[in-house]
Amino acid sequence: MISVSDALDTLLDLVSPMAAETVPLRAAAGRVLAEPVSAKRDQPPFAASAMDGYALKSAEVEKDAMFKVIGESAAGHGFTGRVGAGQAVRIFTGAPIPEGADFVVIQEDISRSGNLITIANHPGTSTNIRPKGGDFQIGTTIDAPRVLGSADIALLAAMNIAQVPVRKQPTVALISTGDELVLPGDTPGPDQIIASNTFGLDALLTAAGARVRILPIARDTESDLRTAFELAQDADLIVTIGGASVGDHDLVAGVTETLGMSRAFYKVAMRPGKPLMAGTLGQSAMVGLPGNPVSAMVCGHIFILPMLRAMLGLATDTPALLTAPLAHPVSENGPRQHYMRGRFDGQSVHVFDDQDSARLTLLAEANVLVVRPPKDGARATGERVNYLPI
Ligand SMILES: Nc1nc2c(c(=O)[nH]1)N[C@H]1C(S)=C(S)[C@@H](COP(=O)(O)OP(=O)(O)OC[C@H]3O[C@@H](n4cnc5c(N)ncnc54)[C@H](O)[C@@H]3O)O[C@H]1N2
Ligand code: MOO
Repeated sequence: MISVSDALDTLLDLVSPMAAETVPLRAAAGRVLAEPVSAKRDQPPFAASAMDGYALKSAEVEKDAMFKVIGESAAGHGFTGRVGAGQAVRIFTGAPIPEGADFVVIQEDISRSGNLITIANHPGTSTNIRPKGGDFQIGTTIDAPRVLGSADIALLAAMNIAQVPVRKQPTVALISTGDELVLPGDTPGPDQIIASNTFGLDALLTAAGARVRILPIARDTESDLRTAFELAQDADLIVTIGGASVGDHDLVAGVTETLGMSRAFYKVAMRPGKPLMAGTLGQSAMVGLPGNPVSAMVCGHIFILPMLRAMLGLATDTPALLTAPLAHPVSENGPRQHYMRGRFDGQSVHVFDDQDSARLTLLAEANVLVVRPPKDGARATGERVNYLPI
């Protein structure tokens, strides 16, 4: 059995960053920017009014001063003339500041009669002008890699970048194995259960940027499993679920061997997740997850998500674990690194009594995995433990 950190290093070596592709702006949301992009224009492209009011000369601003309104500057339609002494231009938010003006008095501070305005209240010191290029300028760069969120998409749009270079999405083929499994919505026989891991992993990996293909459930025969692997062969990453252990119907190791998999490791000193296997099969990286639902999901968090990050060209440094005091004592840990479901309530962390790796209800209730190193001693209430938010 290898350690979790050795397993992770090995898994990261099995994958490499995907090539870049160019996609239309709207399709770039949630994708990873593959190379830095630079603004093609200044924003705003001209000094612009931040308020609705009157543009005039700051030197003339004082209470009771009067001005003649000589024109209008609206967003999209600037005033082409020049503001002289004693003159003002009616202006609206987003409109270009006319030449000669360097101050906008908001309309609430003005009284108007025909073409004459008077500053009725002291307008304060803010000019109410956004300078040209005040948000960004030609050449302002968005650095890569970066997962593009909604604010980034708005910024790219403002920069007039309509085509965005992003990493291709890794394709992940999910193969569930087992005679006992049927799909959600189907009618299970008396000895059957619903395939759940497949859908949990699909949600986890899709949210992390993968393009997931769920293959038909492979029954517990070598030929069925072989067919599933054939269907999966063009995937960047093949993930099997179940059939990884030592039972008579656990066929993944045997079948992948006959298909020529170069195996990187089998079994990791962790709990849950011990019977994890990995290697390369043809052009694809392959990970065989244990079938127990919690084991499969925990391995998804600990191993598959970092692999996806590597494929997307994102940093793969192990995120620093958070720490919190225990709400109650916990007993000594065994020889495997234990990922224990628990709940952090903002003050302390409660580790659930029952850590059965078949219990999805407890995974859904958990918001943390408390990480206990191998042979970690018994811990008292208030002692700080490491945890990973999930
Ligand atoms: N004698 C031993 N028995 C077991 C060992 C061991 O070391 N010696 N390891 C145990 C551990 S730890 C795990 S984890 C499981 C892993 O077993 P497999 O990967 O072979 O998984 P299966 O036997 O196929 O299934 C286990 C369990 O999970 C259910 N399952 C499988 N796939 C799905 C799915 N897609 N959705 C929902 N549930 C699924 C399956 O019905 C079984 O109940 O082995 C232990 N045994
Ligand atoms: O280690 Mo297995 O993955 O608990 O249930």
